[in-house]
Amino acid sequence: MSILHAGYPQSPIVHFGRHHNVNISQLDLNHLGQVENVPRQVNNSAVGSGGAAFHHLHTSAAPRHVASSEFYDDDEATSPSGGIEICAGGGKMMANLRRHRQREREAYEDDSFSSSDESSGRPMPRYVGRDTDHVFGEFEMDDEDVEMRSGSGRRDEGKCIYGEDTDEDDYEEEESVSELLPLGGGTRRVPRTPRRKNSSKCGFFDYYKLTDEHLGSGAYGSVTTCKSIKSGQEFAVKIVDKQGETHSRKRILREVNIFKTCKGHPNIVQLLDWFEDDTNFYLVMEKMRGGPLLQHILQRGYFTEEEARRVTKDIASALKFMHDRGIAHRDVKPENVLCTDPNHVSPVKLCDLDLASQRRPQHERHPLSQVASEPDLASPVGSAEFMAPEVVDAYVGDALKYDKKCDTWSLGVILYIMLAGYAPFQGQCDDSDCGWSEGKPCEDCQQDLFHRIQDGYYEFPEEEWGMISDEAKDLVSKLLKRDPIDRFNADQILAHRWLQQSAASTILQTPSNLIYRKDSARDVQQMSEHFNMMNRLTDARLSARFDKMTMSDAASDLGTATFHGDGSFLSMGGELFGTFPRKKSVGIAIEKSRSGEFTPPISRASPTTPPPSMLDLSQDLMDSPVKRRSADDSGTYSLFSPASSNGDDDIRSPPILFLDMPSIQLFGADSTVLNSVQMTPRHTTEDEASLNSFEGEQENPIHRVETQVNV
Ligand SMILES: Nc1ncnc2c1ncn2[C@@H]1O[C@H](COP(=O)(O)OP(=O)(O)OP(=O)(O)O)[C@@H](O)[C@H]1O
Repeated sequence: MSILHAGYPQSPIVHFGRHHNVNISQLDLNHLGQVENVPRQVNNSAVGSGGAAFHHLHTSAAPRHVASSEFYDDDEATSPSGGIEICAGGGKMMANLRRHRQREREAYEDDSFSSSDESSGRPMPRYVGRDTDHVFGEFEMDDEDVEMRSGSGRRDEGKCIYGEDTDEDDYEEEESVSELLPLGGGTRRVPRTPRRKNSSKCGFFDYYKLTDEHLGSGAYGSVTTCKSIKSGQEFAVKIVDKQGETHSRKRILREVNIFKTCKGHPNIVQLLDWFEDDTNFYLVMEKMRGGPLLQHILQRGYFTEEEARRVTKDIASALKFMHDRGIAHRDVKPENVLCTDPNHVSPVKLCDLDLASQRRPQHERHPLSQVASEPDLASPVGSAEFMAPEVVDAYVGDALKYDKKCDTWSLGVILYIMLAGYAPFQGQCDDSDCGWSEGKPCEDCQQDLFHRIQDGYYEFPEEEWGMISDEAKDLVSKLLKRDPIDRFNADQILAHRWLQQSAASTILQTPSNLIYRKDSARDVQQMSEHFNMMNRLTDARLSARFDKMTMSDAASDLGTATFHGDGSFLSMGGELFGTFPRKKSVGIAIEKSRSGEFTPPISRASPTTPPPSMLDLSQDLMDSPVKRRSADDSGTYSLFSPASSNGDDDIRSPPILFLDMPSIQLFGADSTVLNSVQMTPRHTTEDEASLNSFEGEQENPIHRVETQVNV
């Protein structure tokens, strides 16, 4: 047996607790997650005496705004574990938040999660609720960044009146939150019961107006110029449509969090503000007026080795900064390198931190973190052309984790392209009309590309490289090392002799090659964009289904999820999601996973890779009681489900998926069904003990399903 097939339909739904939505009309970046770290003495009094749930603050860097969070949920209930009780006025909600975060920290620190209740052998999930608080919890507050707007409940522009519809009866005096929020001492009045209301009244449009200058778009949203209403200053705003399939609060929060960590670095685009309303997220950033790197080079039509050196130094400096903080960017590519000035290629800054991953120290890592909360560096993400060999390895099931050096590989690819005008590794199939170079998907080209990356073979053709200094070529070769151990890290790059002093002012052929070569990096750029887009859409669509579906939905919508034994394709609900780049890859991944050698990656890089849900699924199967059972191990097993992860499409709790599978089919290498495991959920109960262990939190009950497994 080499592969698993999981079927979803025709089982009763297991209710995973109430879902919680948090509506944050505005969140100040410095405000996020600072709630536990802010000193009492910060002088502020922005909240009106009426007890409004809004606060003002700003920093010297940019307009800062009120952060308000108003809870509502579909079931008229709110849950501290379900959301972000950051700025809603304090008191009870903040206390809930603290309790929740404390629980969450404990859950992360407690290794017992997956190891289970020893007496029963049952998995005992300790992580419940959403990951957003955890994300917020990463923030640190700089006191000097916090400056109060004055006024009693009114925004200084006078447009937004905080607490205008507050009702005294709805509030109660609570503990001081001055220790929690940088918003003034004294007692806050907080909503006794969070109410549904439109929280967009102090939204993005109260502070900015959009212009019609479109700056770019990605898989998640479009980036447009906006202007501060107050100062007229221009910024870039990434608008992510919440209605779209790509919406994920968790991802946005993670990106915001990484931005925050990278605050102040001159070569990383700075996030200045962010908002959420009923329809969109708004990430307000400094505007990079010089545009994406290759576009800039193309438009100028002129590029020198010295300029390439400066750009390289800027990127390396950004990477060093991130890597030193345990963050890998994971999507370093020319479109994510933006030029500050329209007239000069450097300085450049890295943008698009939404794939960045911050690795926790080992002792803080939770066993489920890879599947349930934050992505790990073992999750291959990024654009195909810029993937390091070890990423490709992980992608096709051949290798273990990769680390931050995937970024320095990508920098090597960018450097190569900057110097030559084409990419070092290119995929090519026999069909010249396959459309790959125009950005269309081509399985064979992609396979070829992956093979080339894995082989690590590239050349310095004399025509373009003859004029380039040996030092520059040497740095390229130090970066395009197949083995990450041999590859330069950011420190080594910065210390390399090519970066230590001015390079030659040799005029490079890069602009003309970018324009004229059929397989140019320009095409590569389009192609990688396409793949990224496709894959993220696929991810989001799948994940959204998992998040929102009921079992009856699953029966009608999901149909069958299929892993074919030869790794040739998988599908859900009759939709083809792509082919694996290599035969047997999934089978290999699962086999290695069984033996503990390999964790199936969460893959987001290409439509030709299993969507993460599916790979998580395989992980789930590996972790499930069933996998540890041999064919004659029919019996009843108890599975526990943590609460649903409504809205956060990166959270996938194995038992949920597992419970949703009434049958598992085991495939042979030729895709024939070897065996079929029937799983029949017998009944669902709330597990009181588990509930109690979560301090009586009622909104996210743990469910237990006793499942009959017949093999
Ligand atoms: N601060 C900025 N200033 C100017 N242009 C920007 C800025 N941020 C992003 N852009 C432009 O918008 C494009 C898309 O932005 P970004 O990569 O952040 O979006 P995304 O949806 O996360 O994209 P991806 O699909 O690559 O993840 C960028 O490639 C760039 O051209």
